[in-house]
Amino acid sequence: MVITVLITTVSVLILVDQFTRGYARSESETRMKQLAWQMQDALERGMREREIDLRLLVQRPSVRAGRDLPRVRRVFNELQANVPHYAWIGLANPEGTVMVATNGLLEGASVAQRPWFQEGSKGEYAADFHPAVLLAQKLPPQSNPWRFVDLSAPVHDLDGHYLGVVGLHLSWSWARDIAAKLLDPAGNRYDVEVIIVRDDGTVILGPKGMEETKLDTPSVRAAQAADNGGSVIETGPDGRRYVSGYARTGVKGGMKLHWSVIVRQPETVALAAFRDLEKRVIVVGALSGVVLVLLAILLTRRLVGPINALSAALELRAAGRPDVPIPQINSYREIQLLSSTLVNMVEREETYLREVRSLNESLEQRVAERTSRLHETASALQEALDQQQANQIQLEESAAELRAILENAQDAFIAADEHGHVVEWNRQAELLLGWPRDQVMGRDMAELIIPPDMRGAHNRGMAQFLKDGTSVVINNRIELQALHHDGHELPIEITVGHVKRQSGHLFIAFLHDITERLAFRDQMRELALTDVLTSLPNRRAFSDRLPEGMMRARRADQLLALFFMDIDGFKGVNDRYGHEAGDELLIEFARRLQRSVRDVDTVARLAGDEFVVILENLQTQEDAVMVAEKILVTIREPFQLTHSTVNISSSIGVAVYQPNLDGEVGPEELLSMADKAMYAAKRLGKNRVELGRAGDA
Ligand SMILES: Nc1nc2c(ncn2[C@@H]2O[C@H](COP(=O)(O)OP(=O)(O)OP(=O)(O)O)[C@@H](O)[C@H]2O)c(=O)[nH]1
Repeated sequence: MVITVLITTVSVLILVDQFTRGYARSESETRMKQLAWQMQDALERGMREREIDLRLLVQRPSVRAGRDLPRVRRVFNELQANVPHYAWIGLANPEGTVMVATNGLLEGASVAQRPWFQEGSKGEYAADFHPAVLLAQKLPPQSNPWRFVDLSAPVHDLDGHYLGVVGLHLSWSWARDIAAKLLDPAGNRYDVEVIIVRDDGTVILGPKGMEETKLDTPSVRAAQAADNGGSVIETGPDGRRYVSGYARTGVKGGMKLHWSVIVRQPETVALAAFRDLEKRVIVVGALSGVVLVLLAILLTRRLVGPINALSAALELRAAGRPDVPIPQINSYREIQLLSSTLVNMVEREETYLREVRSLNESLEQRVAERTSRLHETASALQEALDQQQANQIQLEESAAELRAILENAQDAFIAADEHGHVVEWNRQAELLLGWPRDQVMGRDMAELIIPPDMRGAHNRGMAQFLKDGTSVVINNRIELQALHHDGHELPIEITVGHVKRQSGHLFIAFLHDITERLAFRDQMRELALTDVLTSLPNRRAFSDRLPEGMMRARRADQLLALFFMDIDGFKGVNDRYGHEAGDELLIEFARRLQRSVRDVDTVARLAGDEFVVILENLQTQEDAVMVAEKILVTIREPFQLTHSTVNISSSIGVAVYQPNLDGEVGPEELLSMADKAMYAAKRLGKNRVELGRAGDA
């Protein structure tokens, strides 16, 4: 509390000091600024009066008449008597010779080279502060050296002829008087100085020693630059700090000479009054501080004493002395309230502690019971957890084994959930279908591997199964076309299984490529229908093709002819040239037959030397007979075999199927008809064609 009082007192003192110092400074600046303005105003007013004097002078008829020089001199002397600051008034003729002047001074002398004369001949002119050696010698000596400001103007006689120049030499004591009057009211007790500076920086009025030296201070620069006056705090060339007010003459017109007017006061003097006040404030502040600190100490003792007694009692109790009573203090209301509250609190706490202690005892017993029960439950739980962990490990191992088996299975393995999304895809599936596992997981299986034209059927089948559990695919081995990653289709055999899980249906499929198997099957089928010796279709193939051809003939309403042929005397070839030559002949015979008919026609070997030919798209029976005759001619050509040349002939029985006439005739009947016709040909001498008739069948 004491420190707070001290800090507050010092802070207030600093604040008051700062405020007072600022106030004193700004007061002083205002004062200097006003004095500078007053000085500037007085100078401008004085100069204006001198200009009026000059104007009146050059208008005076006595001056303009010019002839009565003593009279003119009297006029000049009168003016000088009225304004003693005029050191000299004179009139120079156009050649620059002084014709008349106050007290006859310089009369007859030449002023032709003087600026006041040269400039004054052209119009009103003011020459700035300057010494005048010639005139100074003629004037009585004075404490300050003679310095002047000149005013001049041309004079014209009453007829308007140029008469010469009137010059006024104003002594600088004029400005000194103005400055002295300005500072006079205070008797200049405050070290205030007036400085006038010409535009070239020369001090033309100022303290002793400064005049006619150059001065370049912030206030001079500010006065030269500013239209209005102002004030600054600056360091003078003598190193002292000054409060300076400044103003400038001739800014608003009227006065021709521009001077910077500086009025300054040492800062120490300006702030002297403030220093006194500051001292007083510090003394009063310090005394108040001491009083306040004493008061604070007293108050603190009174406030803190009872609190200390209370806290000592509390500390003893906290250190294990519950017998120490809380004192009841009645010194002031707040502490009385605090101590009685503490007494109540301590009593309540003791009661509470007693209750807690007894509760604790019963609780401890219950906790012991519960703990032992908890131990039992925990060990049972631990056992169950161990068991579950063992099961889990077993399950994970089984899953890993299963995954390894599936991964290394010969077949591709794919599993999908009930939404058809892929959930398993083994290595073989990658190889078979070209999709890497990580690109298919979670994707629609149907889109990946089922060709677009079969997807509809697949989706319908799935929906059906999920609805009523029926399916033609599940648990059956079926052959399908599957879609490869690169877009081509491949035949596969697939076995689809289904597992009903808690998390939904799971469809599993094993599939493998059956391209080779199908090729083999086609080859077998082809072999079963082909005659091994001649590579012609065999009897089985023929028995398929004849009904097909008859059906086409019916549809197109065209004729079909069936030739039944047998090589005449084939047995003799075998006997004479050997079985191999017989085989060779059969092969060549077959080739000639094939070459004799069109591609759409069928040549087949039924057995031994028996061949059949099916001719389709015929117009007339005669066409058929013509083809048969042509074949006979071809056959009669000698056969060049490896070791011999053989000449043979053939007998052909022709049966023609005319759909519109023989609608009821079947393949067997047609064959039988041709067979019979062939035997007829044999009977009739072989090497000929015989046309069968419907009735012969
Ligand atoms: N080389 C050979 N001979 C066969 C083959 N199949 C049957 N033969 C023989 O062909 C002969 C058929 O004789 P046939 O048609 O009965 O007698 P053929 O001498 O032709 O008398 P015609 O038919 O009345 O002129 C038999 O001797 C069969 O053993 C065969 O694949 N190769």
